[in-house]
Amino acid sequence: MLALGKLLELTLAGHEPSAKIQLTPDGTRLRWLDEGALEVTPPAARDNGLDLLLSAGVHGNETAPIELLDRLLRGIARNELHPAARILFLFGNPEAMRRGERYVEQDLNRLFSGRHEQSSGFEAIRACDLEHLAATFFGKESGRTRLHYDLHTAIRGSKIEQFALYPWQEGRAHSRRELERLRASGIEAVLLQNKSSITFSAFTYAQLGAEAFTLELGKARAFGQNELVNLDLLENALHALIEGRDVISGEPTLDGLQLFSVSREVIKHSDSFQLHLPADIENFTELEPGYLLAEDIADSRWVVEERGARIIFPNPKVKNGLRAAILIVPDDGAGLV
Ligand SMILES: O=C(O)CCC(=O)N[C@@H](CCC(=O)O)C(=O)O
Ligand SMILES: [Zn+2]
Repeated sequence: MLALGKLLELTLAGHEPSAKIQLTPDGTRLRWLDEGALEVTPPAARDNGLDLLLSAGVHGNETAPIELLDRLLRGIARNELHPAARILFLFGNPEAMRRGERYVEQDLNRLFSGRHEQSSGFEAIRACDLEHLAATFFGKESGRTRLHYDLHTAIRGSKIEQFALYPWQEGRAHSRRELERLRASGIEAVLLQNKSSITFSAFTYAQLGAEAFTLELGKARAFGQNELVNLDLLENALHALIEGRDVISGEPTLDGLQLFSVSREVIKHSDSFQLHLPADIENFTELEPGYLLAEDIADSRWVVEERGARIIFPNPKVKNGLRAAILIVPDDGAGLV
C-alpha cells in the first residue's frame, strides 16, 4: 500500500510523510497537505464533478468515524477503491486524537465561521487551518458539486443511534434528495437546524455553499472498541459516492427517516447552571410538557412547553456561553425542496 494511505498512522505519530505526493496504479493522485489532511484527485477522465469532504476526529475521542475514514483511504491507496470524486480527508483535531480526548483546550467544533478569531490557542489555530483547507479544496470553480460529511459519535447512548444534523442558512431550503441519500446510508433521523451555528458543517454549508451534515454514528469509544457501531450501510454509501455510483438503489424515499427541528437550544450562562436530567439519559428521550429541565443564574428556568419534545446532547459540563442541550420537536418536512 502507498505510504500516504497510512494518514491515520502518520497523524497519530505526529509524522510528516517524506513523499507528499503519490500515484496509485489507476492514476489517482494522493497529496498530503498538512497534519491529518490529504487530498485525493481522480484521473481527469474519471472525474465526475463531485468534491467530497470527509472529516472525522474534530472531537479526538470519537474513534469509529476515524477508523472508517482510515479504511476508505487505505482502500484507495491499495488500488481497491477507484475514485471518481475529488476527496479531501481531514482528521480534525490530531492532538486530541493522540490524547484520546474530545479536545485539548476548547471544543474545536465551536470555533468555526470566524469564531476562532475571537480566541487563541491550539484549537483556534486548527479551526482557522481547517477553514482554509476546506475553502481551498472547494475552490472558486462553479459547476462542481460540493458535499461535506463531518463524522462524529455522541457522548451518550441514543434511542436513535445514527442521525444527522443539517445546518441552516437564510434563504436556503433543505434538500429532500440529500435526505433520501442519507436514509439509504443508514441514517435514521435528521435534525433540521433553523439558525446559524459555529460548527464545521455549518461553516462549509453557509460559507462555502456545500451540502453539509454532521453525522452522529453511535456512542464514542476508544480505538479498537467500535465493534458495536455498525457502519456497514454508511460505508457502502461512501464507497458508491467515492466511485461515482448511485447511493440509492430503487425508488428514492424518505420513509423510515424521522425528521425533527430545533425548538430551543439550552445555553449555559453561568457556573450555577443545573440540568435536571439523569446522568445516563439517552439522546432522543421524550420530555413531558411542564418538566423543569434546567435552572441558571438570576432564577432563570427552562421548562418544557413543547408537545413531543425530546432532548439531545445534554451536557452541563460545557463552558459558559455554550449549548448545554437541544430541545427538538417532530418536523413534517414541509420545508424540504
Ligand atoms: O454527545 C454530545 O453531547 C455531543 C456530540 C457531538 O459532538 N455533536 C456535535 C454536533 C455538531 C452539530 O451541532 O452539528 C457537536 O456537539 O459538536
Ligand atoms: Zn463530536
